[in-house]
Amino acid sequence: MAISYETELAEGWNKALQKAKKINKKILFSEVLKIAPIAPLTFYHAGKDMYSGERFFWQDPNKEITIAGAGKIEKIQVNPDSSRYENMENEWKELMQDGVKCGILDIAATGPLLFGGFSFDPEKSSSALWDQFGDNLFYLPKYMVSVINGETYLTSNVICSPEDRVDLYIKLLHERELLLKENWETGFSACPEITGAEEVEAEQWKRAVANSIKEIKSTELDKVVLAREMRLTLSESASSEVIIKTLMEEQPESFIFCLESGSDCFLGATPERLVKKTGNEVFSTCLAGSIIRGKTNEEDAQLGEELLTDEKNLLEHQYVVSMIAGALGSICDEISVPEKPLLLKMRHIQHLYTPVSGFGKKEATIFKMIEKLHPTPALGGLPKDKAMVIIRETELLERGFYAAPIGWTDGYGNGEFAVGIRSALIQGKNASLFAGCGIVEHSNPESEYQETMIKFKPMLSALGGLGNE
Ligand SMILES: C=C(O[C@@H]1C=C(C(=O)O)C=C[C@H]1O)C(=O)O
Ligand SMILES: [Mg+2]
Repeated sequence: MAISYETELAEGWNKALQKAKKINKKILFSEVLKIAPIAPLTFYHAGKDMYSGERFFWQDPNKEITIAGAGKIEKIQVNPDSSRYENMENEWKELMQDGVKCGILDIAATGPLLFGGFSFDPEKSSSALWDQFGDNLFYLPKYMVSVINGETYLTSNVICSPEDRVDLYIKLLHERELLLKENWETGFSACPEITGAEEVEAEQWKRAVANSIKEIKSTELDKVVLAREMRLTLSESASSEVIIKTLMEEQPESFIFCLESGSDCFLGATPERLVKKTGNEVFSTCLAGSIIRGKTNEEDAQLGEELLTDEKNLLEHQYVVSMIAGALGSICDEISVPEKPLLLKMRHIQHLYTPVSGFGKKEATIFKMIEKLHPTPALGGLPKDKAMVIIRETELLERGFYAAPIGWTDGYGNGEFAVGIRSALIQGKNASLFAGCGIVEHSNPESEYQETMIKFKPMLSALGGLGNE
């Protein structure tokens, strides 16, 4: 595809170079174009040769925003401590300071954008499993395709140095033309086979659940979410684009996310929004309480009805609603919380679901909201600090980015973060799948174990491990 608007780009680029020279400092130059439709996944795939290890992908369940990034011009990682959200926000502001933009402005999820995530718990010492990700990791992409309400945009970002020359601009034009030329259908390959599956210490996990139930009965602990890992071996290295494609087909009600880092890739299909900010409108999702899908419509409706009236699941859910309502209430002027949960149904599972919305106060940035919300009792527990200690001490896995905020924020202050559940860390021929459950007073270790089995299914299926289930 030929790129038009070259004159505008050249003018914008010149303006940025002049500014960089004038203030004698590197600055960010960003251009946004409206382009002919290209599927973001095709674009993601096109970046494989040049930008493997530094790509990302995102799609929300309403398909309002799909983004794919290829190449990074900046990678931001801050210290793993309780100030990590604030520090990340400050780094982001600094990066955008004095920046020059050209082309189309004011469209959410276009222009300079940060994509990435935080680990579940900055206090958990990190093992080798997550060493490519660290405690937090965000990219400012070099090239990004965003499909926003059906319109396709291409963002190109460059850091301009006072000493740069115009040849760089020619290189940029050439590179992005290559990325947009891609026709992926021809290069489609199937998923490798699963040759081994190991449930890491399943019996010990059940014992930990039993211990937590006792603790809930005898102390002020109300809820704790305990997770476990399934380790798969694959016949060949899995390619993230094929997994993403399958997740998009099989899990259309979920957020599809993928973040590459070096040779590793964290991806999944999560139904759980942590927070979305559009202007000053704020949305969050309370999701907790689970049951399987029925084989017939009738059985499915019956199971849904059972979930909506089951006291154990309603309590598990209510803890999340109270906490999220409180946290958002402290940073929003008005919030609206439905009285009763609804059902959210995915291919393998149905959940209790309460959407919460509000209007953020002026100072409530998306990073502040993440800080207030994470971890909700859907992934941590209640009271939060006590649950975190139990998770840290008893879980046999390192959660890393699992169950933690993953998403994007743009230069206009919009953004959306989901929690990275129904997810896997892919490392060449190895994949670690994660699943957890909210443990409350009336939990039963065996049924919670079965619940984690269902929660492994979206990723197992995307990796070809479930047949047609
Ligand atoms: C922790 C997970 O899911 C969470 C736990 C749920 C539950 O216990 O009912 C439901 C939705 C999620 O908030 C997971 O999928 O790994
Ligand atoms: Mg549950």
